[in-house]
Amino acid sequence: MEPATLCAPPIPGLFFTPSILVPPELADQVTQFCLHTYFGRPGVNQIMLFGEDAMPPVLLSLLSTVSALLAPPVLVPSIHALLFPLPGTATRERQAILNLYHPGEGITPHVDLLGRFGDGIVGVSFGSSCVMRFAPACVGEDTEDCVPAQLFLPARSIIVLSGDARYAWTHGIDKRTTDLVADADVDEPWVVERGVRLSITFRWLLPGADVVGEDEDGEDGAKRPPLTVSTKIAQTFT
Ligand SMILES: O=C(O)CCC(=O)C(=O)O
Ligand SMILES: [Fe+2]
Repeated sequence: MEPATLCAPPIPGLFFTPSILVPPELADQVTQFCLHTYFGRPGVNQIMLFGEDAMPPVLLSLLSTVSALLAPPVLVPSIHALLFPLPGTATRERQAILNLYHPGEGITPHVDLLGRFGDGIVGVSFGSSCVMRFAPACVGEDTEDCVPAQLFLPARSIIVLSGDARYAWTHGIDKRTTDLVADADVDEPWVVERGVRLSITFRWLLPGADVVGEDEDGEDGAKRPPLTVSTKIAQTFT
């Protein structure tokens, strides 16, 4: 197993600062609320919320906390504005996708659906770390500057995918119970056990994308086929 790095690989549009973490109290509130509210039934491992009106206060407060944590100069102003437009100026509806992983589970490498989601994706890890694997989306692009990479995402860390990182690279999580991590300052890589991880990813819905159709190609990690839904409500893939 190739060790993952603690710092972001040089993929244009990928922003990740390992020291920037959601405060522990808020992370606990988000995790407890989501586990109890959305993941109480056995077998449910993915939830989508369409529009900020469908998001509970704790997720809205997560959004504003993440916006503050990533405020320039952490993110360049244009990327921060893409993810967190001023109130009343958003041109698209936001979706939150919540994924629950037990140790040994992962998500198939994918590019988030091009026809469904816009540019600017922000994901937060809760409860456990994992390693996210990145690879060029098109074969043949695996050149010297374009090598697959593995990034260690600690619990409470925040990752942003935009531009190439969103469109030209796949991201996925290997199905493993442990991850191997390396630090340039430390000789030996070390093993990190995975626990139960909740991820919350915010994306922009393209027009018409709040309707999840039966033709869904299962891109969202191909975890479960979705139900057909037409309303902006919390949806479980059961
Ligand atoms: O769990 C994660 O951090 C990734 C989730 C993801 O890539 C997705 O739902 O499209
Ligand atoms: Fe994704």
